[in-house]
Parts: sequence; structure tokens; C-alpha cells
Amino acid sequence: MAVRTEGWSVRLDGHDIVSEVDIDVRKGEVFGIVGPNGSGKTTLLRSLYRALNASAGAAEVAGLAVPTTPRRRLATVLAATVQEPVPSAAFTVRDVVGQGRTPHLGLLQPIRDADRTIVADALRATAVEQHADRDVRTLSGGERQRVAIARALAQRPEVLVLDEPTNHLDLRHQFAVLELLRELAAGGLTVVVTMHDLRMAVSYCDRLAVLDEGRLVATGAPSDVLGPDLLADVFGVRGNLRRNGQRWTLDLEGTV
Ligand SMILES: Nc1ncnc2c1ncn2[C@@H]1O[C@H](COP(=O)(O)OP(=O)(O)OP(=O)(O)O)[C@@H](O)[C@H]1O
Repeated sequence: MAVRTEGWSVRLDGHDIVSEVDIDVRKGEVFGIVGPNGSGKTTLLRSLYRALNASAGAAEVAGLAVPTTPRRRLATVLAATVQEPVPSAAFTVRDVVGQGRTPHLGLLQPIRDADRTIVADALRATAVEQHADRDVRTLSGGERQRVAIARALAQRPEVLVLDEPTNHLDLRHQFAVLELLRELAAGGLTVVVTMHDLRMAVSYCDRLAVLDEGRLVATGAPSDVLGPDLLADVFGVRGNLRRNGQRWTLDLEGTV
């Protein structure tokens, strides 16, 4: 398993935000975390790379025990993109992507030729190499999202974690980011991603975990998980899955 949690719980300011979550993420899959606003998706993700500490349970990422592994060491196997991915200061795209090498360098060790090659590969894989010398603040939202993914790829992680990577993107760029995630997974990277659009989740995720009020209420293939009852009970919407050849499509009709 690339990621495993058992009884994983996060308590913030006296409130149980994530409660006893058990998930298993397989190597090379796109694993979606879905749930209504405030259900604990971001908190769960952040706890996997120790931006937040868990209050109970066990978790492993690429064989490393999350609670006892230093953050810098965790960053050599897991890379995350966050909702505000890009700094507000003047950095070139190449500099920002180069920051992904930090966990692999010694303290004050300058970037090496091998690191430059990895950065160039990451810029190419995310189709931002033509922007490499631009000030990152001048990029569009879709371009910034790709830069954030490039920075994470430059970490050469085994697991890539993304919090709502399609936020603020137009439809074409949403598809482009999700297609990129599928390509990366096909290359062996494990992808854990939160998303709100359940139709996209059905199309692009191998498996899903559904959170509601911090608890895991279902996990499995999207077509097994997103039945009409769960859609109504957890998300408050009416919807049906429809088989479309080999693929599934989710039709949503409105609120319950
Ligand atoms: N530091 C904190 N102290 C107390 N409660 C918090 C803290 N941080 C987050 N919460 C609460 O935890 C709950 C889960 O938040 P989280 O951001 O993990 O949810 P989410 O599922 O990612 O939501 P969204 O879909 O809106 O992004 C929310 O009710 C939030 O208000």
C-alpha cells in the first residue's frame, strides 16, 4: 500500500475533525477524497504530511510511519500541492519548481546539475516549460496550478497529494489537470486528490473515500460508492450512475 491509515483521527481546538478514518491507497492509483464542505478532507490530507498532527491512530506513507517520521524525510516520499499554491514574492517559475528539490538537499547545499535535470523534467511533464523564466505572479490560475504540480513532481515523490487542484479552473483546464494526474498515475505515481465535482471524480478516480463530518462513510470504486442513497444522505443531491460502455457517468438532477 502506498498510503494506509488506521483509526486515524485529528482533533483541532477540542473538536474531532477527522475521526477514526481507515484508508488504503494502492500504488499507482488515483484515489479521490470527496465529501461536503467541512467534512474534513483538507484536514485529513494535511495530517498525512504532518502539517497537522493526528491525535490517534496509525498512518504510513510509502512504508514510513507518519507520526514519527520527520517532515523533511516525509517530503522525500510525499509531495503536496495546496489550495494557494504559488508564492506572492517575485520568483521565476523555474525557481518555484526548483524549491521542490529542497527536501533532497543538505542544509545550505546548492542545487546540483542532477536537480536541474529533474526540474526541467517536471516543467516538461506539466507543460509549463515555455513559462520557465516568467515571474510566477504573472501566470493564470491554470498555469499556476500546473506549476504547483511541477514543484511537487520535482520532489520526486512516490505519493502526490493535491487539495482541490481544479479549483478556479475553467473546464478545459480542469480536464487537463485531471488527465495529467491520470498520466502520472499510469507512470506509477500514487495520487491522492480532494475534489468537489463528483462527476469528475467518477471519470478520473480509480477509487474514492467519502467523508461526512470527519468520518469515513464509504470507500471503493466510484460506481460502487456513489449510489443514489449515499448521494442523497451525504451530499443532499439526487443523482444516478449510468453505464456508458466501459465507463460510468454520473447524472445529477438537483437537491433532494
Ligand atoms: N484549527 C481549527 N480549529 C477548529 N476547527 C477547525 C480548524 N481547522 C478546520 N476546522 C474545522 O474542521 C472542519 C473540516 O475542515 P476541512 O477544511 O478539513 O474540511 P473540507 O472537507 O476540506 O472542507 P471544504 O470542502 O469546505 O474545503 C470544518 O468545520 C472547519 O471549520
